[in-house]
Amino acid sequence: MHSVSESNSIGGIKLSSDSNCNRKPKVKLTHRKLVMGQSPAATTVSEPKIITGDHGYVLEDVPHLADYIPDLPTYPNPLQDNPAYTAVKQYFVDTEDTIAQKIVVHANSPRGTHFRRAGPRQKVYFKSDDVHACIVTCGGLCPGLNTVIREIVGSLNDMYGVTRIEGIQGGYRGFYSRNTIPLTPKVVNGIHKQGGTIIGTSRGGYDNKKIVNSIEDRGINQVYIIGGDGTQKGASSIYEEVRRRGLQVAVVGIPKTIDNDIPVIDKSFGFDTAVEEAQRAINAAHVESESNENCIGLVKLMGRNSGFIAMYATLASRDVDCCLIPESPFYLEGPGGLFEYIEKRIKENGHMVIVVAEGAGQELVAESLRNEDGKDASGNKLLNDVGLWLSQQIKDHFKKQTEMEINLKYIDPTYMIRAVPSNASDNVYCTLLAQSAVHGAMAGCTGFTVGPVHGRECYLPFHRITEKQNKVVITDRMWARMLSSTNQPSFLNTKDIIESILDETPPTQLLDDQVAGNGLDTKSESLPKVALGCGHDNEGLHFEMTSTLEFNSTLDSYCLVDCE
Ligand SMILES: Nc1ncnc2c1ncn2[C@@H]1O[C@H](COP(=O)(O)OP(=O)(O)OP(=O)(O)O)[C@@H](O)[C@H]1O
Ligand SMILES: O=P(O)(O)OC[C@H]1O[C@](O)(CO)[C@@H](O)[C@@H]1O
Ligand SMILES: [Mg+2]
Repeated sequence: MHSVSESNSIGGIKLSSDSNCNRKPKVKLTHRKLVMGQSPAATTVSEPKIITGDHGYVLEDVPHLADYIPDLPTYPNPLQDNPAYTAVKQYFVDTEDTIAQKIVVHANSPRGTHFRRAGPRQKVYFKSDDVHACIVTCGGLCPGLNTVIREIVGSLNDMYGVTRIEGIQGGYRGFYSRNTIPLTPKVVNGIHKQGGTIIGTSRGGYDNKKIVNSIEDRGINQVYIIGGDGTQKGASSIYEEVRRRGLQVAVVGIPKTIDNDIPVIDKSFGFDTAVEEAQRAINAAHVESESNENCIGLVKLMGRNSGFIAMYATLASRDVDCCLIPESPFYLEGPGGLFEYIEKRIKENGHMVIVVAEGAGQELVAESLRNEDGKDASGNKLLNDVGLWLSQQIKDHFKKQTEMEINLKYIDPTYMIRAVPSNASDNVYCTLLAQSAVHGAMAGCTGFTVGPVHGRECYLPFHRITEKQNKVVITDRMWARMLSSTNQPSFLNTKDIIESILDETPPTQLLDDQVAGNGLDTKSESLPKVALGCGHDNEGLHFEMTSTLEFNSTLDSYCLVDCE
């Protein structure tokens, strides 16, 4: 646990002065190293900052430059003189403000895990003239990258009067292999209306030592790193190396993923835009399938390990008859399989629309194609094209096994969706992310990423967003809503259900005293009913299956009982 030095309280708990970003100025420093003897042990990963309080209150705080550099001076926040903010009643965030990770609680629930609320602090740890910031974008494209770049530059410049901001070109490798691009408000003015990233991106090329050498050599003291899970892992290691060297450099991550697979935060930027853009492809598939006899419109959407785009695009469209995602295994042949459902749907309606996420059914594809496992430059598994494969399987099946002649139109809009500029709501979201990131860095916070938790911007320690991936929980209500909107078979069997329940943490059952990892309460002998899925019987009547999950202490495992 983090030690408590100067007292300050938060929710009745004593906090260290490091946490409140309000230290008294003592020595003037801009970019300094630790003096000999003060250097922390050269460990690869620093200790998480956990602060506990009454009634099970836990604050998972983010690191601060003052944690490892003593006697850092502070300055009044220049925002206090900014005419735009003078009318705001309480513009600076109260240092006691924290945000609860879980908001569904019971009367006797412990207060649980909290994160530090993002926003401007009264004192800052950088003098505006001394700031030398850089921005880098890594990983795949995502709508909103340019908006985040624009808003970081805007926030640094307009709010804090920072003028030295550079773009690192082409992702992580750009730190040590390319020249930088000066980023001024003029340069970034209209870029939020363009897709892509004006500074370029890449996979691979991560070299921790070379990157930190470049940061040090260039005299950079604020690093804004925009990217997905891989990027944030890299950012975390950059922070560790910066800390090990004792540099006064704030390392800030801004989570980016079109797949929405970053945990803890409400959603990632670009996701709304992707869902909206996916509607155009689904509409096209619907128009094609409606206008042609026995026609199937098949649309492939992105989603390597998480099927959020497919699920939300399906829910939004209402024209989709079947949505296949990585989290929900499916099968083709036999009763309850995809072919049977397609046949039924075509007989009923004369057409159908299928949405498949790129990571769905990968085991099936690999089995039939017997491909070697490939990896991209970042080490991500290369996927087989499930869309093409599924198109072929459907065509073959109907040609060989049935009297029915079908017509299949395959649409792959994946890169088109990723390349568009962000929509209005994502633009606002990107603005909040960028402003929060800048406020955090100016306040001396480091080794953190930003994002909304229950609608409030928070500072999150890197490990909280890199330790697991956000996935669609197929035993959750959202997936059930999706199933009931398409009427597709759930393709589930009891084993899948139990495995999924034990793997995932159903949000409504999430309380802090439960077993880590599966959300099940070992103290409770029985749990509420769980939905096993729904479907249609031979007469077309809708049915739902539920069961009670009980802990069997003899078997030391959970069992489904009273299946209805
Ligand atoms: N574990 C890791 N440690 C350090 N760097 C990493 C790690 N994983 C990935 N990286 C680096 O982060 C960058 C981006 O990683 P990656 O290509 O996996 O994209 P991502 O950030 O996960 O985004 P996307 O959502 O597009 O997959 C690459 O330069 C890669 O080398
Ligand atoms: O072809 P690329 O650029 O490696 O990107 C593809 C991957 O990027 C993502 O869009 C994530 O950024 C995945 O959905 C997809 O699998
Ligand atoms: Mg990734």
